[in-house]
Amino acid sequence: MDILLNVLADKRIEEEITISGSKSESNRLLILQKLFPEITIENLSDSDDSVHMHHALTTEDLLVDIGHAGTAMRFLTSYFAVNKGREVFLTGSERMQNRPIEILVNALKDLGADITYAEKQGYPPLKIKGKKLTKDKVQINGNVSSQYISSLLLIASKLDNGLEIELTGKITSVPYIKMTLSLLSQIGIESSFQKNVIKVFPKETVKTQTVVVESDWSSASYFYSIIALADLGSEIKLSAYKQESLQGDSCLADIYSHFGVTTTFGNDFITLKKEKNTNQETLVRNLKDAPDIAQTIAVTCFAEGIACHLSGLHTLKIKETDRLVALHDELTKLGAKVSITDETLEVSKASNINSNIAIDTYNDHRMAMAFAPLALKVSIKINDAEVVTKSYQKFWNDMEQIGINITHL
Ligand SMILES: O=C(O)C1=C[C@@H](OP(=O)(O)O)[C@@H](O)[C@H](O)C1
Ligand SMILES: C=C(OP(=O)(O)O)C(=O)O
Repeated sequence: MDILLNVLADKRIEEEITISGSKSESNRLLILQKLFPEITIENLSDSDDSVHMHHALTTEDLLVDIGHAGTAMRFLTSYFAVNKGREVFLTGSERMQNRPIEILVNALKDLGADITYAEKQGYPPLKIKGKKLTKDKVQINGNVSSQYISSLLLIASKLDNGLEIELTGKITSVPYIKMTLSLLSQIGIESSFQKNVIKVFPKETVKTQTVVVESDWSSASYFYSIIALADLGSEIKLSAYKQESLQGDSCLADIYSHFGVTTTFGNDFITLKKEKNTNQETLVRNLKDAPDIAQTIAVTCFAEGIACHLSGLHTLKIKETDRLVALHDELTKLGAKVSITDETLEVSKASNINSNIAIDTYNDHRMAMAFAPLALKVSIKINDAEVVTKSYQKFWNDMEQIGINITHL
């Protein structure tokens, strides 16, 4: 589905949008609920990734295909490794078969797991024979993906002695590790995280309880971008959010103050308002704690005619696509001057945006969503726009609701 986006009326926006639950929190809680059936989940994400996770946890088939869902692939690897007596063939999309998993598989094998590569060494698909793991200490590199660590943490309390994990290297995407530990704590599982050592204590059962998922902050980033590009006075109310978030992407509130966007916290919502013009200084930011909002921020800067220097982006190369290359290529088509390394992205100050450019999305939901706000400045085409459902089912409906006109090509 290729679409053309433009804004016909004025660019002053006043809307209310409800966003589905965080996919990161949801996919952790789905695993935890399987291990601890005492848990009930509210405001679960309706994303494709959470649907894949739910299906994988309920099917009895040998073949489990999780599509493009990184969290599902990584979290399920540990889950099935300890699911005694069960055998699975765990696979995903073509891209997933090129997203590395060896660091996690090696850690699980060190703990005694029975996992083999069905095709390419170090990558899915995996053949997993579930068994009881008896060791309780493991070392793992923390510099490639925090999902490997969260994966171990989620099953840790079900091992007889719990688990001690020693992290080596510089730890990346730390807020996601903290999110996992906070959710464990919330349901009653004890842990500690000191220097580079995480300990999770064993737990057989937890109290009967309901856990409410906060809405997805990464999804909120596209509205931050829209308000940054909209006329002064524009505002959007987004539900359901809270000030004390488990999601690292809530740093958006701080980052978007550079674009004159204020965030006001209500009872279970936030209001974003364009109160000032964008600060013309270069936006300089290390995003190692919030990699998923890099694309949104780069596009906002370009659209607002300011330069940006983003660093801490080494994990972007192994996400749904190589996001550094994808950003470089698509922003360049729009007239931007972009330079990338393996962990940085610089966009120069621009005075013109080419219109009617077709943005390629490379099976990456965030490519489609990050470029959509540009419609407030120029007509723009988005190729394969349906990719958004990986994390945000009703994204295009919500775009129409705030006044973006969509034509199917
Ligand atoms: O644990 C999680 O829910 C996630 C961790 C991050 O991945 P990395 O740790 O691989 O950077 C993030 O990019 C991904 O969208 C979700
Ligand atoms: C990187 C992402 O997801 P995952 O790694 O879980 O596929 C994302 O949602 O931006």
